[in-house]
Amino acid sequence: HRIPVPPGPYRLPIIGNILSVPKHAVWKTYAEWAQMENSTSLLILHITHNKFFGQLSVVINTKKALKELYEGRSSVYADRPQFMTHKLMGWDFATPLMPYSDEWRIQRKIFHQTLHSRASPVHHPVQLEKAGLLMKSLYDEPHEFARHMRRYAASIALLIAYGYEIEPNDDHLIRVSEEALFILSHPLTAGELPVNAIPALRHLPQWFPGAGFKIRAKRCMELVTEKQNTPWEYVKHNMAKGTARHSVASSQLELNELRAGGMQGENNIKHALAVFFAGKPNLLRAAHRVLALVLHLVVQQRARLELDNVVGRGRLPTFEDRPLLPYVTAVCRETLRWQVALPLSLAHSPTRDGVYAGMFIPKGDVLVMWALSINSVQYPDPESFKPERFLTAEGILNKNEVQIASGLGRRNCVGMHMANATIWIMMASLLANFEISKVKHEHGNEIPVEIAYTDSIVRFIMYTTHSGIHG
Ligand code: HEM
Repeated sequence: HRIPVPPGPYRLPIIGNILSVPKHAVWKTYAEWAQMENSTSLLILHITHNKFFGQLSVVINTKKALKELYEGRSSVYADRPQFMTHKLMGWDFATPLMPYSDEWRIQRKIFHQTLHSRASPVHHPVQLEKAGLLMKSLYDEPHEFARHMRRYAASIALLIAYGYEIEPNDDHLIRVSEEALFILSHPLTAGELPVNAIPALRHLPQWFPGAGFKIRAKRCMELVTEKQNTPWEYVKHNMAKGTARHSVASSQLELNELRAGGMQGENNIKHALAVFFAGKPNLLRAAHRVLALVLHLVVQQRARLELDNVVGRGRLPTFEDRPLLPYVTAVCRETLRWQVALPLSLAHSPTRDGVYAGMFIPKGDVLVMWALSINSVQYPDPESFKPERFLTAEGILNKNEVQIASGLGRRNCVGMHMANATIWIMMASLLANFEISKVKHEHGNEIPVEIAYTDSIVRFIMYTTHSGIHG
């Protein structure tokens, strides 16, 4: 009782300080609060404290604190808070949302075996091939850039995970997967919060006032099941026929047979792969990167100059060029930071009471997150798009690898090497081939690009219909 909890806005009885938490771009407000309270010494904010109206949330606001808690005390901070809504939506199998458990360890190992830093270059040929196809599609249909970008990321994930080639036009699986992630990452409504506090409320009929979330949850469950089963059955069917392409699924299934892992082993592979494909294409969604480019012509020019010097005009960039293209890599890092896909990352939950910097952090359903990508101490003038942040004065890449975008400690992102390579080759190819500019009216005036983001945990870009980008 004598140790203070982290400071935060004034808390009312019962509802805590939920009224101070804005409906939109909540991470921006967290970052502002931290600055008001002097973020260099103050590290954590206590946001709400009532399970009914939102959990107790602690926001880590410096990289030092993040490292000390997530890496230094990694065994305490490796758990995730559990929500009944995830279960009802069918997402509770997913590695990123699982409790810190034996099942999580098995799934994490499956990811690690195929995606760790030395294993990840095995996938470069697929990434290179798909980047080449993307360039061709953009050349043929530049106005369809958003669709082509989305297909690019999904085609890589599906080919690597299942040896599955997506349909030439609109692939049903991509739509299923995107909708399932959209529902999951949408903010909880007032009706949904109580079911996390009192799980028995899940038995209420869906017509009951406040129980409407059950309709959304049921729809999500159907999508998640389809997303898991369809590509899985495709691999199993092709393996039985002896026509399966080499993929993570086929090699893991072979390993499972050798180890006599049985159905349980198969289920673990199936679940891990569903995450591989599920959310990740969305995180990779390249529309963020195009947005950055269209709004920053000077960045495009500088990158093109570097590419012209290193790659020339006669071929497409390859991964061998990567060490010689630091500015292009800096552009990729800045796109990860500037419009971060998971601004508050995924929540962690401490398994033990603890004290940090003289402040008490209780164990249990506490959400520990961070809002660091727009922290002005770490990234001065955070709203500006400046790839130079990641370069030394000599133009060499500095050591800041935007770890904040992928997390630290035992629950950090296992797909980051693959994600970085997918983004890098797309960005280098795009910059080498295209000048990306705004579409013009018939009278020659540029049409402004109006873009909004959803306020979900994973941010989705929404384009207005009259916007356009011309390649
Ligand atoms: C730009 C792309 C990506 C970003 C920004 C990103 C970001 C993140 C973040 C912030 C976390 C949570 C870290 C934490 O809790 O400390 C995470 C976890 C995870 N990511 Fe990624 N990710 C990306 C791509 C991928 C890809 C391509 C894959 C797989 C193919 C992947 C697989 C995972 C998994 C399995 C976890 C859960 C780890 C765990 O809970 O043990 N990610 N990612």
